Amino acid sequence: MEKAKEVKGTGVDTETATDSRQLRSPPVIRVVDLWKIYENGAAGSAALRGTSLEIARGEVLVLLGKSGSGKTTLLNLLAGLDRPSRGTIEIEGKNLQALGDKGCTQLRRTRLGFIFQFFNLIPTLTAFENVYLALELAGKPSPGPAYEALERVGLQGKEQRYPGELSGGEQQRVAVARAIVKEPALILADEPTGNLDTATGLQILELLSSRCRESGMSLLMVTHTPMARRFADRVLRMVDGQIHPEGACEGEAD
Ligand SMILES: Nc1ncnc2c1ncn2[C@@H]1O[C@H](COP(=O)(O)OP(=O)(O)OP(=O)(O)O)[C@@H](O)[C@H]1O
Repeated sequence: MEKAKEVKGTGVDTETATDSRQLRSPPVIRVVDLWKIYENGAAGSAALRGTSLEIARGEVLVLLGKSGSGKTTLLNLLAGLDRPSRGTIEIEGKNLQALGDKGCTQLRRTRLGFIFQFFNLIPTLTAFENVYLALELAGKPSPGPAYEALERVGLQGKEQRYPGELSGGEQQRVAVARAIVKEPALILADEPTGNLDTATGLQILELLSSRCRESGMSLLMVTHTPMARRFADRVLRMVDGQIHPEGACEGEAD
């Protein structure tokens, strides 16, 4: 990327930003010099090695990288599920480390959405109840938005089905509805198409990226799926615990 095209301090490419408001508002997430050294890991090896990243409001970001490069470690730290060895994470200007466990849980329930490879729906709850639970945990218990979110992902008429009565693609649609219903600042998606066939995976990527853009939610999606690039504002690559713009890592492939 030519320097002139990048707005200083945002990491946002002016040619690909979907909305000029992205360039003015403060970043949804700011990560500075993040390190993670697992205590039980191999001596001298770090899973993250000085990673820095900013994500603008409404930006759709795809993070590619070989197995073991540190992608899941990064997502876990951003979600507040694990603590970095060094460095800072700010979500909407709030320093995650300063929040403590209770504060992190609250932030996770209200400002973050999650989508996983294996959907992670609660099997004993219906599609509606899975989505409603997210609202309840976010402190906004109201059935209307849960029904609306299911409709927006194309599941009207299937609200009372249990996950076991839905196809893989439909289960991932429920997971998308569950993530978007509380209108979080940021959705973290870990291999959201990893358990779906190509056509269904494409539909989910289209759905997820369009819902995020529509509602101004940011999306950080870790994937091995090259087709995810076409839905991204920015594509990054994790190499040995460091993030680089795609194209800066000659010879790297998944
Ligand atoms: N709990 C842990 N304890 C010790 N080492 C770990 C732990 N979790 C991950 N690692 C190590 O940290 C490095 C990064 O792992 P991570 O799971 O973040 O990679 P990844 O890019 O998400 O891989 P994949 O694409 O296979 O999921 C690897 O060397 C891994 O073995």
